Amino acid sequence: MNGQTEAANGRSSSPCEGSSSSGGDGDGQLTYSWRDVNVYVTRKEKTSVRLTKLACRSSEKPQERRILNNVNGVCRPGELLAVMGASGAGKTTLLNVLTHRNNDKVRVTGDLHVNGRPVHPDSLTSLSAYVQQDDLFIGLLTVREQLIFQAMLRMDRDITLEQRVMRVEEVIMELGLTKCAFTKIGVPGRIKGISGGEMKRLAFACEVLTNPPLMFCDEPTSGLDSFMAQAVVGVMKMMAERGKTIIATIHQPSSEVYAMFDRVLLMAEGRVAFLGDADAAYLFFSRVGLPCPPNYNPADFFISTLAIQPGKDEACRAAIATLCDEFASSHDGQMVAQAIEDNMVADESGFPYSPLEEARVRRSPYRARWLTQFRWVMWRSWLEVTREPTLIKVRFFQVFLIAVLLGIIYFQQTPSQDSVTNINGAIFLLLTNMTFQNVFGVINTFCVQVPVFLREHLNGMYRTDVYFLAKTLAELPFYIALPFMFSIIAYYMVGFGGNIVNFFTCAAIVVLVANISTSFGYMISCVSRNLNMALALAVPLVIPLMLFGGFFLNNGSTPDWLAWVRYASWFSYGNEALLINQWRSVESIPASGNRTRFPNGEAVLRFLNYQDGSIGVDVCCLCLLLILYRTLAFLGLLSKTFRR
Ligand SMILES: Nc1ncnc2c1ncn2[C@@H]1O[C@H](COP(=O)(O)OP(=O)(O)OP(=O)(O)O)[C@@H](O)[C@H]1O
Repeated sequence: MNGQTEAANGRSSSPCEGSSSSGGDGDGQLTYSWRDVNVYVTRKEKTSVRLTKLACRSSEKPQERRILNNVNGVCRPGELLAVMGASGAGKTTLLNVLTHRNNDKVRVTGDLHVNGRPVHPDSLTSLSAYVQQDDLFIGLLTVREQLIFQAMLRMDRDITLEQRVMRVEEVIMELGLTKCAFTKIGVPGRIKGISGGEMKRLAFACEVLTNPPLMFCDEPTSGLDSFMAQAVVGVMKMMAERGKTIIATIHQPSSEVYAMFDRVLLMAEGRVAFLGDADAAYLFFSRVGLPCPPNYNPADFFISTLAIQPGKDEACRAAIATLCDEFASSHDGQMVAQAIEDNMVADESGFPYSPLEEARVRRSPYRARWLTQFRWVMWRSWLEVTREPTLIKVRFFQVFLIAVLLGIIYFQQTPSQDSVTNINGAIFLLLTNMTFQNVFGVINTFCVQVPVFLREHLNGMYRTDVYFLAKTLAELPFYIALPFMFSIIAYYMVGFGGNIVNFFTCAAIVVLVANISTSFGYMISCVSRNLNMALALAVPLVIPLMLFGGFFLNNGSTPDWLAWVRYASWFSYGNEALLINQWRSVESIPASGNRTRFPNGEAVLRFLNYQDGSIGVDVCCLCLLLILYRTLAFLGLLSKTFRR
């Protein structure tokens, strides 16, 4: 492998150095090359078709647009490669291709090779780290907790707990996070946390932690002051000097930061305008008649030269095309082509290729064992649930308030001909309230957490089943306590009567319904693209289930062709079970004047077509629905994790 610097062989006393921290082998040095990378997006273009002299019909025809155009490049161990260009030049798109991330909506062609072998996405995950432009965190954790969580799940199994904690402290110091180590990260609009700059450094710290042999950074310095930007690039430079391969997009580096880059890749209009040593870029631009003025920030000069100026679009595009062609045929361009060619052939005898091979053979991109993953994801999920005391109080207060309101409206119903409708109404309201409260509660919180899950999962931190199970278990105490509290207040205020067994049966059914609604909320969140879509889907999906629950439509008058909806409706089973629990043991209902419509509880059940029902069967069906909706939610989440 060329490009391996002296420093590349240097060792440090860091727990990650010299051990398999991220890539399976701390000594792993990787050359990454890409050739003829093209990215196409499909968009619908409106075209008007003339039908008659007067009439036109517009149709939408899908058109492909190329946003990366035969991009070539290479980055070797010990190099810090800065990808630069004006906004929209294609830097992020290139990084997404190189990391196999966020490519769902585009078509990608081209060859990607690591150490002479085609890149495999799982191997790449195992060997690399990617600092993405948008910072996604669970805002209730402190900076230190976030790093500990990352260290526990991303470092190799043979690294001890002490070494992990030591590495966390080291990274906190290196990136100037000591001051905010015990500050919560923050949730926009709810919890004031660390500053934007600190957030950026934290994102970087999470990736640096494992000391990966290959690192991608998308705008790691955006939002940082010049001192901190220099510090972050300094850490990248230090990592490169230890033999790591670092590829970073940088928007507007200062002259000092530019001087720290080993090599630069200048992009324009989705093409490569230059790739080579940072100093050689001056010479190339001078040679093509575009010398950088003295005392001018070279990065500013290159970016402004490669930008499309408003009003001069065509001229700029033509100049950029000429420049890119000149580079491709230049000496620097030929050197890049040769380096790529060299990296297309695996060097069996040369530098060991074990990290990639190991990752491929192992087939599992996860560093930690299943139980370790579960322990730490559970730890974080529990912190998430309990860290917001105000929110917990609000949730309890909300449940208390609605239960009391229901109790006041239906206060102390004594069995009579008139109270039958009231009691049945109160029972149905129990179910409706539990449903809407939980479906919307889950959607509002879970949809925001899904992007964090996806990023961490794709980083190879934990499996989907671990996340789903830990989340379910951490929240379970609340989804039992809240509906139970609701049942106690509503049951005794409304005066449903019966004995303690009736009460516990009612509470158990309400708890079950609350958990089915939660599962349904998870399912909607998992199949939706975002929060808005999930909220829009929830009402039209819940209402039919509610309509066939037996309150608005008599059980016996459901049209045959819609009968199946009842089988998927927890309202139906919950309502039947609660009504049987309520009326089964009522032996007589006092007459109202000389009107005796319902002489006893059996008559009420007969009227509602529930005379043949059984609580046991209903509870079993509710349990099956709980399993069904949880499983569908899990499958929905799993489908989100498949990458092309
Ligand atoms: N999925 C997509 N659909 C349509 N157009 C896209 C898509 N992804 C990227 N583009 C377009 O491709 C071009 C390059 O985008 P990209 O985000 O890679 O630019 P960039 O150089 O990273 O810009 P910035 O510095 O502003 O982040 C832009 O014109 C962008 O609008």
